[in-house]
This record gives sequence, structure tokens and C-alpha cells, in this order.
Amino acid sequence: MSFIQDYWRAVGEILIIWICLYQIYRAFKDTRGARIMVGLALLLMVLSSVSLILDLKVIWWIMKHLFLGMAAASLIIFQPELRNALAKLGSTKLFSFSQSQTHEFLDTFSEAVSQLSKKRIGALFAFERSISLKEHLKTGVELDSVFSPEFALTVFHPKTALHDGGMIIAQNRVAGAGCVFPVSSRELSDRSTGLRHRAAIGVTEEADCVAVVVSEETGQVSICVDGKLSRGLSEDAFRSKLEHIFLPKEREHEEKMDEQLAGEAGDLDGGRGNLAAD
Ligand SMILES: Nc1ncnc2c1ncn2[C@@H]1O[C@H](COP(=O)(O)OP(=O)(O)OP(=O)(O)O)[C@@H](O)[C@H]1O
Repeated sequence: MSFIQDYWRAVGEILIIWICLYQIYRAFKDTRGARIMVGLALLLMVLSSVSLILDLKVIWWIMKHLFLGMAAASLIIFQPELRNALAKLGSTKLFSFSQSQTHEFLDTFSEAVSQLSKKRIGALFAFERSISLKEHLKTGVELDSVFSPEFALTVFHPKTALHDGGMIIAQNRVAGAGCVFPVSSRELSDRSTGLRHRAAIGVTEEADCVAVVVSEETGQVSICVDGKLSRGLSEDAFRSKLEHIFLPKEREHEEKMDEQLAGEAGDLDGGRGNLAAD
């Protein structure tokens, strides 16, 4: 009986450890520090196995202490990702605005992006969420203005003083422009990715913000969340992605209604088919 209890406890422990390790792997696999950590872990595993098998006591002792060092190092290497994850845990509300206010803002914002794209005016926006973007505000000019398409077109016009850099939007207002965002140094599949797009990736890797890029070269519109860039979005796809991010509940509800209506339409067609067969 006690053997079975011990057996299940061991199985449970192994399962819990694997689930935790897998979740940690999933959360960090695309991050900048992941390769360093995987390399270090592999090196430590090989050295510890060799020292255990050959009974090399001094190396084993060093390995044991290095594990502790690695845990401390991971806190430093993954500091932005940990900050992000903890902020997500701590925040329950991303927008302190009513759904209708956010809806209105998204309409205005989509209109601005569409005009920027048609006119091929390069632009970069970062939407602040639970992690403050104050440190990036300091690199540009702090503002506190109502957002409008005309405002965005003026700021990003290539002949204005503020066009270089990104605009920060916080609480549906323009908090600053001409801000310098951290540029991601990650290796990207598309090697031609320029600095504006890399800055969008970089700032969303460091904070939980959402970045929107309009390419000056192609007019393409992209959204970046958690360092993942969705490029070349059509107007509809862009709008729907924005709603998914900022109005997730409303979007879910709409999708459910669509599915329900499609289902009902299918039932009706099926019914008609049966009647015809009869
Ligand atoms: N770190 C940064 N933070 C904010 N904006 C930046 C940063 N680096 C570059 N930019 C903006 O990007 C512009 C240069 O973009 P670049 O052509 O290198 O990028 P891109 O991704 O190819 O964009 P595009 O498709 O618009 O040309 C700069 O003029 C500047 O306004």
C-alpha cells in the first residue's frame, strides 16, 4: 500500500515538474535570452553527468553551485520577460475605458492608419497597457493631446520635427511623439526588416504594449504584440486584430453570434433539403 502511495507521489511530482518546465519553455522559447539559457543548461547537464559518472567530486561541487548562479543569472537575463509576465498576472484590466469609448477610439485610429498607409507616410505607434512606457517618453517630446487622423498625419509628415521615432498612446490620448524605442536584436526570418519594424518588435518584447507600424516604403500596416509582428494586414484584418486585442469580449460575443447564425442557416438549409427529398 505504501509502495503504491510513494509510486503515485513520485509520478505526480514528475508530472508537475514536467508541466512547469514545459510552461517555462513555452513562455521563454522565443525570447532573446532563450538560446543563452539553453546553451548554459546543456553545458551544465553534460558536465554534471560526466562528474557524477566519473565521481569527480570537485567538478560536481562546482556544478551544484553553478546551478544556483544560473538561477540568479536567469533573473537578470529574463528581466524584461519576467516583468512582462508578472505585470500580466497582476493586471486584470487593460483599458480603463468603457467599451464604447474604446470602440470610438479604434475607429479614429483605424482611419488614421488607413490614411497614413494610402499616403505612404511611415509611422510607428505604441499603445501603453499595464507596463508604463514613461522611460521611452523621455526620449521624445511629452504631449497630452486628443488623437485624430489629422494629428497623426501632421506628426508623421516627413517634414515635421517630430516625425522621426514613435508615438506613444496611453489611455486613448497621445502621450508623446518622436520617442526612441528599443530595437530588437533578434534574428528574424525576414532579414530585410528595417529599424522601424525592429523597434516595434523591441518595444513589445520589453513591455506588454501593442505596436502598430505603417511602412513608408510599401504602405503596409503591421501589428506587433509580444514581439510577434503580423505584417501586411488589410484594412479589415487590421481592424479586426485591434478589436481582438482591445475589445476581446465584444469580439468573442460577435463571433459566437456569427457561428450561431451560420448554424441556424445550415439547419434551415438542411430542413429544406429534407422537405425537397420528401
Ligand atoms: N529605435 C527606434 N524607435 C523609434 N523609431 C525608430 C527607431 N529606429 C528607427 N525608427 C524610425 O524608423 C525610420 C527608419 O525606418 P527604416 O526605413 O529603417 O525602417 P523600416 O522598418 O524599413 O520601415 P519602412 O518600411 O517605413 O522604411 C526612422 O526614420 C525613424 O523614424
